[in-house]
Amino acid sequence: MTAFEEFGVLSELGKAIDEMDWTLPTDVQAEAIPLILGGGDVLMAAETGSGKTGAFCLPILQIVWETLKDMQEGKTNRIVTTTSTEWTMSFLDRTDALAVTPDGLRCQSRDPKGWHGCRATKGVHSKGAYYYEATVTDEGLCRVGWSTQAARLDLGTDKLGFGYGGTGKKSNAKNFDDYGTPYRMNDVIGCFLNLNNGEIRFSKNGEDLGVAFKLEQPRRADCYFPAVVLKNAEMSFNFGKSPFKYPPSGEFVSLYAAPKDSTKLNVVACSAAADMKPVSNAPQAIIIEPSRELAEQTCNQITKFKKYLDNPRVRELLVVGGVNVKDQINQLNAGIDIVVGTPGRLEDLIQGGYLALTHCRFFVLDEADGLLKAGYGELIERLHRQIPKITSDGRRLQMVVCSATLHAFEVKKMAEKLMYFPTWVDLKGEDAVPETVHHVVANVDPQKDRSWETLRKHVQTDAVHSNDNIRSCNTTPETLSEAVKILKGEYCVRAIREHKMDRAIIFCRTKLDCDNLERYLKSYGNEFSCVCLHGDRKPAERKGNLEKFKQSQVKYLICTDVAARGIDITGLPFMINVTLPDEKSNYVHRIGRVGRADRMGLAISLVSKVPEKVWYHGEWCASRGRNCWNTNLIDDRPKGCCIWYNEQQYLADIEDHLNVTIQQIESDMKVPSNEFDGKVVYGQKRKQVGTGYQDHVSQMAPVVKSLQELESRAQLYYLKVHHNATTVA
Ligand SMILES: Nc1ncnc2c1ncn2[C@@H]1O[C@H](COP(=O)(O)OP(=O)(O)OP(=O)(O)O)[C@@H](O)[C@H]1O
Repeated sequence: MTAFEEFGVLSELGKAIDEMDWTLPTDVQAEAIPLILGGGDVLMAAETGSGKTGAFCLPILQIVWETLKDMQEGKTNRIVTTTSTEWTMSFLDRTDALAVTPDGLRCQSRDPKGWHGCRATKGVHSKGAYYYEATVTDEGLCRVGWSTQAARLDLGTDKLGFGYGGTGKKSNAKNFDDYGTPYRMNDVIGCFLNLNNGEIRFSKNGEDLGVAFKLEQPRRADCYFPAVVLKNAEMSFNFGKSPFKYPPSGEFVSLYAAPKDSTKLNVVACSAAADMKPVSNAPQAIIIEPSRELAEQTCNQITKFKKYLDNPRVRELLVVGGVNVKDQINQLNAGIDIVVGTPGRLEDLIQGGYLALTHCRFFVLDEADGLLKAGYGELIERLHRQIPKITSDGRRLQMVVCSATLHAFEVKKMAEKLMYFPTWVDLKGEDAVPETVHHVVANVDPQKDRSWETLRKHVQTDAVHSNDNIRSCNTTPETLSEAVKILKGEYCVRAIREHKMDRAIIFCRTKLDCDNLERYLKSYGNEFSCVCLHGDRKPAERKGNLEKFKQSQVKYLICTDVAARGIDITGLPFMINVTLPDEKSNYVHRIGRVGRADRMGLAISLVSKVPEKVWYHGEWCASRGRNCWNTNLIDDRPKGCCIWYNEQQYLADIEDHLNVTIQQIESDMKVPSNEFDGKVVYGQKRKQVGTGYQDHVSQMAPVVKSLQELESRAQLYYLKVHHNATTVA
């Protein structure tokens, strides 16, 4: 049995994991896998490179496969058979935190903070007068009554729901008016609906409380369902199958006695029942990733994991932009179980009706804070709203949210809104840099280092200062800013040479900076072979370039923040930040491209001592930066496309956020001797260094022996005292 199997992972998955040389689960995997297998919502905040992808892909793959197996073996669910014929509370038309007993006649919600509701499997319409009873079976807050199919499950908070609450109030459209008397444990509430005259009334323990609501004429044609909403409470129901405690008089009959032509099925219950059969374009899991590259990487990981999962096969699909949508639609129609994609294309396919959410039971947001910061919050909520909260086989929709930097206000707000009692798997309690990442800062000070004045060959700059009077002898902010750009190109080359970097990922701030650096490095010929990855490159080129770098066909990958998150390159030893990101969490993600899976990595950030003027094309820039030469500042009139970038401030923010002082190195790029130096080879696993003592065992032996003697004396003393005490007694 592999270590993963001990955590409940299927042996078929264990075998594939073993072949990938994953002998032990990482800490985050050990915590998260059982939680997800157990059905919980999970927020996973663990360092970069700690194996979060496996932590959610493995359990999801397992549950998806088990569900497919159940379907294949024809294991249908009891829930479905009861919904269409019996009068019960619905297992499907309810909010996720409300439980319904298997007979459908008792509802319970144990959430002390929120109201959770449910409707019956059938309703009545047209004519007739109907009655059912609801009994409070546990203390808490209850509201019971009638609502239409379109009403909110939170009974009484819209025009289509009519409730009577335990506090002695009737409620409709959020109007809570005094009615009857408060009710509590063991009280029996009679619910009357008279469609002949449009009256709704209630009784308490047989005592008629009078008319509560008079339905407006147009509302009388609606179909009404018994409905309840609970807050940390429990109620049982009798629709007339058993004798009533307080039988109604006059024209009222039990719901069981309602004529067939006056009853309707709850469409939520029956559509879900019909949905039990697999639908080809309705996956069980949707995983959202912030970039195409990351989506592809996650999808590939699923493909590797499922190698031995057979009969039935699990079908995964990558859904990203920039790829022919027709192929994706064809694959969806052919049948799909897990979809991994980027937000835009996913939503296009869903809104176009090509991808159905009816069977989705896992909704995963990888790099969740990045998705929210990129403005996808509303899209995520829109998708979440469309996914049924209870799956067709009666299980809850599970949400998994993860990132190395999950401690953002937006994430917490979203989790509160969309997730159900999520468990935090949070091994450090704050955004942290793995111990395997050695990160240092090299200051770029054009006032101290004047080499830029005499350089014959240097990197082409971004032309922000093309209209400024730049002269080597002056020290205007513009000249120093231009000097920083030139020096950064030099320092980048120096860092590569000093550390003999044969593989590195190099982050620049803009696409233009990437292109300029690529040209500069290539000007050295084979010494600095490199490729670029940024948003202006065509998808096929992006994919090809990343592959070339992964396969070590080129030494350097120059990229914008599009590659900051998640990209996993085995044993990558080095990374350089040509410019610090203004978003502090992106620093953690960028440097986290090295030091992954327990291998050591060095990250060098070039940080300007003086402000640097840089491009900043916002939505006001008509061309969004293409051939834009508006070097005015964004605060100028007319508004421009430049800002002064203060890297010293960003450095301070990052240090503050991480609560560390980042080690500084000189412009020679040498990393001073410290605990890292000499003991590690970047890109390789850290050697297990011992304590450094020679003959450690023999030195410790006498101490261990005397400890053993003391322990034995203590035990004998205890036995003696204990024996004496029991003899006296
Ligand atoms: N249990 C394990 N044993 C050995 N290697 C592992 C294990 N789990 C994951 N890895 C490897 O560790 C690397 C990092 O994993 P992964 O990409 O899932 O990290 P992550 O936590 O998602 O990082 P990021 O926050 O940067 O996205 C991958 O190369 C993966 O194959």
